[in-house]
Amino acid sequence: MSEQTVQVKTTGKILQSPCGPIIHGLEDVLIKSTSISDIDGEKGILWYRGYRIEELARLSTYEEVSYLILYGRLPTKRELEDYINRMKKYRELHPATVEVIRNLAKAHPMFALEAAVAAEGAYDEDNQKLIEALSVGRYKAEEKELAYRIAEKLVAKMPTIVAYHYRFSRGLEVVRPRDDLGHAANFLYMMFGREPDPLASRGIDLYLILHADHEVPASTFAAHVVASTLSDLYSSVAAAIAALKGPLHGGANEMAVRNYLEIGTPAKAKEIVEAATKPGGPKLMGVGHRVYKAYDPRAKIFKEFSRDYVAKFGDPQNLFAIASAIEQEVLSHPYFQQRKLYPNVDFWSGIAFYYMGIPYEYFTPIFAMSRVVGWVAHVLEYWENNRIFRPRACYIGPHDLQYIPLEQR
Ligand SMILES: CC(=O)SCCNC(=O)CCNC(=O)[C@H](O)C(C)(C)COP(=O)(O)OP(=O)(O)OC[C@H]1O[C@@H](n2cnc3c(N)ncnc32)[C@H](O)[C@@H]1OP(=O)(O)O
Ligand SMILES: O=C([O-])CC(=O)C(=O)O
Repeated sequence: MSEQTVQVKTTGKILQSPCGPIIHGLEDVLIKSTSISDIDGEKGILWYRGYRIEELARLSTYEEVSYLILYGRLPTKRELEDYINRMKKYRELHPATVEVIRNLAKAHPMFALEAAVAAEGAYDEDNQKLIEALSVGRYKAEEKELAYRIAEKLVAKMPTIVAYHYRFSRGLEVVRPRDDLGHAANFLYMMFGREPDPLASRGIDLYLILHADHEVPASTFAAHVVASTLSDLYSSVAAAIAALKGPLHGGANEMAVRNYLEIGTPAKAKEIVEAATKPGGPKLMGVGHRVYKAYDPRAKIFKEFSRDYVAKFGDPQNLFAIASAIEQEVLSHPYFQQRKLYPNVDFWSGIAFYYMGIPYEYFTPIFAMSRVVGWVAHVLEYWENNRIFRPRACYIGPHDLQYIPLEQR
């Protein structure tokens, strides 16, 4: 067997072990080549398929951006129309999935989303065909066509799952998807049963654009790990949802707004920020990033939107004012400056949602509604050159212990 020495350039934390250095949290470890998204963490720049996020946020829609991420280029007018029409056809859920969501009405919606995606996969005939093919190692043109159709279905169905959960959790009847509304507007319509305010629809659309992909964070990596075993796309997405839920990742958007609500006044910002700098103190949610050592470009864009939103609809709970005061403290505090910790995308994202009447438990599910396209695009990219993920751990326990029968212990 040939041995190769691989050097990993990391500025991250290394743990020493008897077997050699451990790159804690896989910081800077490359898992594949990608042409989906790129991040310049030092300068705070994000590209999807070569386009700057600012450009897409200003000029595009989630429908167009999700097509771009999935298919690698911007669609023609005709391609976009066909894509949108297919998505509208796929919005409905299998009746068994609706029952799963109903049964989890009292659970946090991220649990329901995870279970509903798995359920939808169990009932999708295309998925069964793909599973059969993958089980004999076949992934050719026909299977790729199935995989892309499943990817589109996943993107189309996520808002229906989230909105249905909201309706069931409030004891309301579901509102069926409406074909004449776009992805973002239809989502708000299914949540609240009325045509949304155009600024609210724009806010959801903008948020969906900004969250569509981000290279390989924990959730996308989780999707790769599952997909690398040749498990199916729905299961890979369910795993990604599970990873996104944590407060160190997508769950931070919910936690950030809950903190602002708890704080209640901008006057407490200094105290809260100071507490986060103490050893063992609570981390400030929505601050810091593994890759960005500069202001997160998505946070900048959504901050502007939140400012516009509260300018129109007010800031009765002081959420924008509190976040602004915290941001000011963070940016001027040596603790955060030395560690290059800046507000991330989760810092501002929940404020406008909260004022749209969306309960904070639904913030992370909306993140998942957007990121699903990144997850599936990455899995499809990885399947072009699949190899099972199987790292190693350095065993530091004892060996060859003598088994003592139960009655002698
Ligand atoms: C969509 C997203 O997933 S964006 C991220 C959302 N998550 C959050 O907002 C949660 C808060 N932030 C964090 O927990 C972290 O910054 C993460 C998880 C985002 C990144 O974690 P890592 O890259 O592992 O950074 P790490 O935890 O090593 O932090 C480096 C240093 O900054 C400190 N630090 C990092 N984030 C924060 C924070 N939010 N508040 C206070 N201190 C922080 C750490 O304590 C550590 O200090 P030390 O060097 O003195 O030990
Ligand atoms: O890249 C990360 O680690 C987390 C993040 O910002 C995202 O997934 O959008």
